Amino acid sequence: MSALFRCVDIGKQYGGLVALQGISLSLEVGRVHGLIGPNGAGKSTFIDVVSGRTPGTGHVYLDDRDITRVPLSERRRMGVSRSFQRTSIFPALTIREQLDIAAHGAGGGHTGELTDMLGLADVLDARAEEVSYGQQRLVDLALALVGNPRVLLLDEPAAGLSVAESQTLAAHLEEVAARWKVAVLLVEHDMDVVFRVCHVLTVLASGRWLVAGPPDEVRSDPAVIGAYFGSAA
Ligand SMILES: Nc1ncnc2c1ncn2[C@@H]1O[C@H](COP(=O)(O)OP(=O)(O)OP(=O)(O)O)[C@@H](O)[C@H]1O
Repeated sequence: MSALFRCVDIGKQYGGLVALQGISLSLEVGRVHGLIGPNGAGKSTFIDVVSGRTPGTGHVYLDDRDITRVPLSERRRMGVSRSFQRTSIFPALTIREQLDIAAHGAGGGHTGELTDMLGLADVLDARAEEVSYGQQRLVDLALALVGNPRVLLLDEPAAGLSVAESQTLAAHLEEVAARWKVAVLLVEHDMDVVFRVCHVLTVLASGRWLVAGPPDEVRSDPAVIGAYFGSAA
């Protein structure tokens, strides 16, 4: 399968701090690529750089087209979408209003099928602050999916969810990738979600590439165990 979204030699420095160095990975249609690593490994920074939110070094390709210099808003219209670690919804607006705003920013798109799939149809006219936190995170996912993106960059979508809510989210992610043919990058600390939905993992530690491969191989890699528990790597 050929890569839809390729990130090559991505780097980022904040003053004297090397937050990311030489990170490359590719996303394929219908597949979920997990990006994991301990706190401060550079995972959010990676999404910030490759989504166009933060300047960095390296190259980003969509369909083999170099989009490194394409601004964030234009990347969104080209089908590269992202979510944030903290919910980015507006508490006082209804969910329908927020989806309409997102649809405008994404260059249009129907939201009906999306809200049906995510089980949000019944709460469309509720203000975001009136629905549960789990539903708010699903609204975040819905906002990122408006306009049928081809590439979805998710920053800890399961953060703060209960076990049951995380399972619901994981099921939705599997469906989004498989049925909607989206290439997904998933940054996530919840390993139940990671190992359930990811086809391949890349592990970072202190801004460096540590290992990549199928989840079962990565799980037992001594360098990964060391990075998480501090005994090696
Ligand atoms: N705006 C910034 N200015 C300065 N340093 C930053 C900034 N954003 C991130 N960093 C630093 O860059 C490094 C990588 O941070 P980043 O948030 O990307 O890690 P992360 O892997 O997403 O961590 P977490 O799992 O805790 O969310 C950290 O040392 C962090 O303190």
